[in-house]
Amino acid sequence: MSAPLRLDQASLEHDGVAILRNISLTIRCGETVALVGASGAGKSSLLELLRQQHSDRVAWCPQAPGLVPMLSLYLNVYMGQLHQKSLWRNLKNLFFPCATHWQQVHDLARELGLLGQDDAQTQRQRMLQSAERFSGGEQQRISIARALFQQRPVFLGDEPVSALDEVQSRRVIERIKSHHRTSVLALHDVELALACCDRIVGLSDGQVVLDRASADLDSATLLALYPEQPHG
Ligand SMILES: Nc1ncnc2c1ncn2[C@@H]1O[C@H](COP(=O)(O)OP(=O)(O)OP(=O)(O)O)[C@@H](O)[C@H]1O
Repeated sequence: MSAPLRLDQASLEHDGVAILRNISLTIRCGETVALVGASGAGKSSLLELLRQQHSDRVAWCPQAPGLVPMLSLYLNVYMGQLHQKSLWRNLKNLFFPCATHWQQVHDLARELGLLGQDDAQTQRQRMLQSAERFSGGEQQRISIARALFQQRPVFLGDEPVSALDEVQSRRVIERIKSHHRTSVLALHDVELALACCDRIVGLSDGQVVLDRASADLDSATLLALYPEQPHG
């Protein structure tokens, strides 16, 4: 991607209610940007705006994996390119996987730790295993593989590693960065955001209230975006 992703005084509303107001934001090529802020602050909505305005340039990884439970790992990842292929190619691929796509999906699945260190036959079985038989964290990684398989310039992830432990989260974000020079990731873990992203955009009540390089921030500053909730 050479052109930046830009939002210029953009707003979003649902059912007549303003969710985001007058957002101006530029995502430059080569940046990994974290969106942080309390639940309901508007992180998913900001990603939605970026998707709406730049739909042909973004690979999308939603908050809920959205897999088809009875379909295999392979087919769930292949779906990332469904819209780029003819109906005939897609139908054929259901029963006779294309060797090139199979290898591409296999490589992504291996990179994301979905195939383990097993022999080729066991790895093949994992590729053909239905999505519902994978753990929650594995299903989230299948969803990431599907977004990577879209092969679009910018990766947009809505809490893409929320079901993973800290070590795995860092590894997976590094894998995302190795495929995409430019990413925007909604993250609820501020330490992870500081460690893995160059720039942090903080949201509160549908507005951008912070936009700085990670190197100039600390976790205490970011945690101030998360007001204490009253108990009971
Ligand atoms: N489809 C919708 N219809 C009505 N209101 C919505 C819709 N989607 C989001 N909202 C509202 O917009 C606000 C921002 O929601 P959003 O999902 O963007 O927040 P978020 O920061 O991503 O939260 P979380 O961390 O919990 O995912 C919330 O008040 C939410 O209730």
